[in-house]
Amino acid sequence: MTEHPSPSKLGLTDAELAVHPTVFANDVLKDQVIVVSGGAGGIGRAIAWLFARLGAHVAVVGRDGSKLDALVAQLAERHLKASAHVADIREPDAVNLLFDAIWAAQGRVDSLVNSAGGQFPQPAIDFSVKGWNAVINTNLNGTWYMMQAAAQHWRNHKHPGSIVNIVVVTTHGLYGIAHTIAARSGVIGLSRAVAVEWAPLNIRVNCVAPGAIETEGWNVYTPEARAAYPRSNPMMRVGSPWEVAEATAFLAGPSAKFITGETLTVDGGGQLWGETWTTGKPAYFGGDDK
Ligand SMILES: CCCCCCC/C=C/C(=O)SCCNC(=O)CCNC(=O)[C@H](O)C(C)(C)COP(=O)(O)OP(=O)(O)OC[C@H]1O[C@@H](n2cnc3c(N)ncnc32)[C@H](O)[C@@H]1OP(=O)(O)O
Ligand SMILES: NC(=O)C1=CN([C@@H]2O[C@H](COP(=O)(O)OP(=O)(O)OC[C@H]3O[C@@H](n4cnc5c(N)ncnc54)[C@H](OP(=O)(O)O)[C@@H]3O)[C@@H](O)[C@H]2O)C=CC1
Repeated sequence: MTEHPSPSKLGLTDAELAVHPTVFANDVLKDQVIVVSGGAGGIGRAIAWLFARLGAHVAVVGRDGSKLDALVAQLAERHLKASAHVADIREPDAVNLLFDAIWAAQGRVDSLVNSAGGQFPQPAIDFSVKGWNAVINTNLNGTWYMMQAAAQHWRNHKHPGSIVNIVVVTTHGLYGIAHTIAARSGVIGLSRAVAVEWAPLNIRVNCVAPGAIETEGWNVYTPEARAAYPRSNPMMRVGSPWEVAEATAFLAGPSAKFITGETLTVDGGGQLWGETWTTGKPAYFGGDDK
């Protein structure tokens, strides 16, 4: 994967997340257990911090155990509850074992947040089969394996649950990321379908669609593309992972107990006005790129 590291840090540090003001009351998620895939990434990390600060035990999931362990250590330093779980969401057997392990250790799971995901910017006409499959497997299949395993465990334990899938805004052509638009449209459709099927099991399923949210994940975009992201919405700024975390807490927790099958867009109004060019603005559209 091509990386374009930023000379300055992208997103929020653990020290900032530990003290960031929140609109939520302390202990609103007291004693709950929340599984966060991609929990050591930019948005997932903010979700982990917020949910832990609200009283939950957060089980953070990813492929890189050292990143997860470092996050859990930071949370533990502030007397917040968390555990690290290495799993590739693209492996259904590993995903089932993950939920077995969390249920065995914690005795319950209340919510699942699927924040693991990503893509690379490339014109769709040039996608390789391997690149296409990498994005579909991660964002659609991996998310589904997590959703299904969570629901099966809730059904077996006769326990209510809620799922929040972090997706992408799919309502307009986000140039250069057609593979992810395909995968995330699938996740949104799937979420609406199982919101109905799983309502009898007392399981709610919702999505959060972020706009341009500054995180380390942005290293896959060029500095020029990143510099233009504030123009993707009428607020003329990028979003913070904390803003996505608070939207996620709203949907995951009791504040949204009558909401299911919904997608909450957190993009500063980008669906109404703005331009997003992940691979540069082509001359055809008035830009410099040939
Ligand atoms: C209004 C909204 C504005 C929004 C703007 C931005 C929108 C979204 C932003 C974000 O989501 S940022 C945060 C998300 N994080 C990431 O995207 C992280 C970076 N991405 C990835 O890690 C990958 O894309 C992945 C698919 C998630 C990784 O999967 P995997 O580890 O299996 O992939 P790789 O082994 O790296 O690659 C597999 C395969 O894919 C092709 N490929 C990968 N990178 C590129 C690239 N830069 N260009 C072209 N093709 C690429 C390639 O075929 C790879 O195979 P090999 O060639 O390496 O054999
Ligand atoms: N930042 C943004 O502007 C936007 C982000 N989004 C979406 O929000 C979600 C979170 O984004 P963000 O936090 O910025 O991205 P990051 O790249 O910072 O974090 C993504 C995390 O997903 C984990 N991950 C990726 N693949 C797998 C896998 N196969 N199995 C397990 N874990 C995996 C990675 O952890 P590890 O390497 O340890 O596996 C990584 O920590 C993503 O789906 C992203 O596409 C949507 C719109 C905009």
